[in-house]
Amino acid sequence: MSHSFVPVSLLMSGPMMPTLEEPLDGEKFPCSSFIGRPQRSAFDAFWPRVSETVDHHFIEGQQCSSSNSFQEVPAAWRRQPRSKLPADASILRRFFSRRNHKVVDNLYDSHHFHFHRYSSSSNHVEMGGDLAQKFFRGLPSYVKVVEVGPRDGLQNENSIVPTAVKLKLIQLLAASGLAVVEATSFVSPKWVPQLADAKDVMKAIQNVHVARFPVLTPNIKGFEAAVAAGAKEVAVFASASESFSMSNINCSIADSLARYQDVALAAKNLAIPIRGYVSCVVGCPVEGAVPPSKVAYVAKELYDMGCSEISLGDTIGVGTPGTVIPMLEAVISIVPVENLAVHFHDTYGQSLSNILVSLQMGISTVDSAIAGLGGCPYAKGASGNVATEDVVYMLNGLGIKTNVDLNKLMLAGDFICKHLGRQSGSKTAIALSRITAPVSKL
Ligand SMILES: CC(C)(COP(=O)([O-])OP(=O)([O-])OC[C@H]1O[C@@H](n2cnc3c(N)ncnc32)[C@H](O)[C@@H]1OP(=O)([O-])[O-])[C@@H](O)C(=O)NCCC(=O)NCCSC(=O)C[C@@](C)(O)CC(=O)[O-]
Repeated sequence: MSHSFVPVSLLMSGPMMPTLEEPLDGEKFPCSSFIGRPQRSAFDAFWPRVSETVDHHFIEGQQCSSSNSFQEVPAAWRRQPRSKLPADASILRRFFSRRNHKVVDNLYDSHHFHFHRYSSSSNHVEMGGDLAQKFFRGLPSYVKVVEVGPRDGLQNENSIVPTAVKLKLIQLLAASGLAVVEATSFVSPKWVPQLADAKDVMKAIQNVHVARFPVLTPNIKGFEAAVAAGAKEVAVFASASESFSMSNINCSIADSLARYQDVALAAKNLAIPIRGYVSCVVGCPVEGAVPPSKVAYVAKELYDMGCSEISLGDTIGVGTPGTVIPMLEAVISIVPVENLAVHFHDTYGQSLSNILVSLQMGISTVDSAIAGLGGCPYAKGASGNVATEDVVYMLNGLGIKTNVDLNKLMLAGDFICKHLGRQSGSKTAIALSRITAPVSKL
């Protein structure tokens, strides 16, 4: 299959890209093909039906480049005998100076990895050296991890998870120290039957105060039902792609923003905090690459109507730092960075690198799902959310506080994977379950 790598700068500067001053309307979107909705199944409800052409067109990367420009990269990182360490190793040695210097050699000897216990956690101060300091200076000291597994994860399951299992999962997640666990959605049960028990879930966690439990509300009807069931925080979800908006919530971006105005006003009157999602911030399964200016526009609209946090979702997980950085730059230029969160799906295994660059750009709220739950049945090849265990492991390694106990998180992941009868989607969970060292020491 031939892959054409189109520079993102070209994708972003084409004649179809609207300016920020130019309000978006359907006609201005590139290929804003309307997705018909007749006779949709439950899954069709929130993921567009992707035609054969579209599958190959986007998910397999024919249309969109993952990088700004494509170059053959020298294979400095291939495993090599120590005598052939590239000169760059000295830079790495400085990077991981003092107590971590062994890590550099070990990078070139994967066998070491299996036989030597090592610590994932470090301390910025101890990792001295100018280069290391330069890197770590921009990182936040605390990251709020927003767990979306019970909602974003379970909404994609083929089978309907019993309410009691959801409640146990939520309880285990909250017990791990997660401050925010998105519990469910007050959406149409015809669209998302997996979450039709939203009311029962909310009622059952009424008196749990160790975490906050926001819920998704697509309209005022959902908002009222959520509040009646005891929700104290809600989230609305818009899209930066017209096609995805139609497919997901059956209305245009403009109409969705108008609906969310009503929800935001009602929330304000009740002093209920409201989060806003923007989906397809890098790519859409139908439209392909999504220009950063569109993402910035929708994010700003949500912020202006009162959303205190805007979560930027790479819904189908096609982003790389090459596309995520320009998108974040556009959004950060008009929405305060402290009000932003990132939400990555791990389809191409890029989530952690995308999170890392997001942190470097000043973001300190990260969404993730236990065991990497989630997925996209109608976008071939798309996979779940970045796994919470993997995120916490990386943040521990960077010396960034989360207040999440990885040991306890593992229990939650283990519990839901056993129930679903499959292996965890978290590499960290798989690795840790194979070693005998206590997780707390890692
Ligand atoms: C938005 C609607 C409701 C419009 O659905 P619609 O069919 O266009 O709406 P409608 O107003 O014509 O109503 C149709 C029926 O739904 C009912 N209805 C209407 N609203 C509600 C409600 N709130 N709760 C319960 N029922 C509701 C309404 O009463 C009516 O019932 P009927 O008269 O036929 O018996 C529908 O499209 C929907 O529920 N969509 C939800 C889609 C969804 O949940 N998608 C997944 C979440 S988004 C996501 O995962 C992305 C994210 C956030 O994770 C970030 C990322 O990864 O990028």
